[in-house]
Amino acid sequence: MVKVLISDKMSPRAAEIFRDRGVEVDEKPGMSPEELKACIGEYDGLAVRSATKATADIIAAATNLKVIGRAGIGVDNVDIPAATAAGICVMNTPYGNAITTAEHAIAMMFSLSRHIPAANQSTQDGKWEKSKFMGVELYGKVLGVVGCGNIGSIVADRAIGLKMKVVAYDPFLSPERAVELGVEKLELDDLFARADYISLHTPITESTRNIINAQNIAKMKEGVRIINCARGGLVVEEDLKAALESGHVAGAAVDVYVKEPATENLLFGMDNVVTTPHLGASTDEAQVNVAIQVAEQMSDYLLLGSVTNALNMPSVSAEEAPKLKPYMELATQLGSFAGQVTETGIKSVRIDYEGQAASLNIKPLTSIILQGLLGPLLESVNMVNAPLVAKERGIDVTESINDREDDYQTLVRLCITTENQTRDIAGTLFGDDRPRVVSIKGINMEAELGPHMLYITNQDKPGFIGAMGSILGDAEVNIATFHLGRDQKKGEAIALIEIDSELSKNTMDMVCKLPQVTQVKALNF
Ligand SMILES: NC(=O)c1ccc[n+]([C@@H]2O[C@H](COP(=O)([O-])OP(=O)(O)OC[C@H]3O[C@@H](n4cnc5c(N)ncnc54)[C@H](O)[C@@H]3O)[C@@H](O)[C@H]2O)c1
Ligand SMILES: O=C(O)[C@H](O)COP(=O)(O)O
Repeated sequence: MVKVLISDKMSPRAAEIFRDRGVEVDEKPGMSPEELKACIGEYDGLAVRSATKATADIIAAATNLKVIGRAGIGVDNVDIPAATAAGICVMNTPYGNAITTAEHAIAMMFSLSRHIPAANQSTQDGKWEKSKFMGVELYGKVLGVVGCGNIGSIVADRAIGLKMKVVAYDPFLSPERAVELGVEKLELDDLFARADYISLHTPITESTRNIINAQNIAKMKEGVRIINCARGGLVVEEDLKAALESGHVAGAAVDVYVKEPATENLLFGMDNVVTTPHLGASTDEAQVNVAIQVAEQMSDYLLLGSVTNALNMPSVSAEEAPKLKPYMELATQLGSFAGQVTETGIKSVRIDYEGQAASLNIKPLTSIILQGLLGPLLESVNMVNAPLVAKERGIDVTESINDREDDYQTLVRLCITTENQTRDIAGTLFGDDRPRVVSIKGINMEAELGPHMLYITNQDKPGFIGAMGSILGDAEVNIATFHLGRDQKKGEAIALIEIDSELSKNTMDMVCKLPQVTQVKALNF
């Protein structure tokens, strides 16, 4: 039975869904990294929020793990390159908490403008400090949204509703989308120069890390207010503190920190700072959304092979998965065939999808072909890491699609170029959805591949079939199927023979010594 670990506090809906789908689930929030490392080897799936750090060290111990599901958006707590190299699919739930987080950013903007946390404390302390908490209006102010994706665009929408003027910096925001959202698209420095409020909504990347630093703060308006409900590392906390002290920044609202959990932080205790403990996604609604979504996505992946919201592999929808299934088998067989017969370094791979195959989601099929191809050389290769492994080995992979039906309604052709030669193999699906190999090295045949196959290249001369039959018969090896093809009369021929058991070394030597034979390979599928 497939087994999943939920290692962070998550809505009970996640565990319910796993169980309903027949997935065994353990819930162990709050484990230390050592405890996680000790038990992770038992699990096929790991469901996390932001507290669990799925580091390279943890991933190295996760010998059975197939998927890490993030019930939320940010995956900076997951070492994606390490997961990819280990063949583990990483998925998140990109929309489930977006409204909630946008609402938190708006709430923080109000709190900051009206000193609500401090005023609340003072009032409950019996001080009635009415004049101390003079605020500012949001009406008519300029909000600069940095990162106008799912959350940033909801923040912009809400702010427009509050009659703010919204400007946005996002290199990937198209002018059409900016118009649709009702925001003015600006360059970053222009946004800094014009915004009264700046709200951050980018992921943490090389280009966004430390984006709020002393140099950029100097470009901002005197009295600007900054809201960060995205990621701690976007802000250089020391520089923000200095600007808050000098008054250049009038206030900051901070939900996320460079170091979390932030039980202490240099911004704590400042009058003009409002803080929350990474609460952006913490509403009943958002937590139910992301819990349901992550459990469904992970179960679908583990049980059906469909892939949604993966960050390191192509998506396969639940609708596509059954359609792709027979092609997956064909792709595995073609890749594995080519991998087993290829003896020298592969330089390039070309995959042609023809006829009906051209209309499919080909990315996962290409990944499976590469997995089959590289599998005989590398034990740990799978559908997730196969494209990366190929790239790391300098193998040039190209795909082509052509929806014209030729001899077959649907065809997948794999062409491998090694240091010595170019070899191709093509396969199709017949009405029964069973894969057939229909051509090898341009020689036509029609063969179903079984668990034990002999692939023989020989000269098309009399006596070969009889001699083969005698050798296998004497060795008491039953022949299940025997397929032949040749390029021309007396030319190069190929035999694909399915046998019911493997050949001993001795029998193999006898086959190799047949005068017509140029090459023999025992293949396993
Ligand atoms: N505080 C919380 O609890 C909480 C909750 C949810 C999400 N988040 C964080 O919010 C952030 C945004 O989430 P989202 O769902 O909107 O993501 P998203 O991918 O939909 O949007 C991110 C946007 O940032 C833009 N971007 C990328 N690089 C940029 C750059 N250099 N400058 C400006 N823009 C850039 C992208 O083009 C994209 O439009 C993520 O970091 C996520 O982890 C925090
Ligand atoms: O990226 C996210 O989705 C948020 O940071 C939420 O994090 P959390 O699940 O730990 O609340």
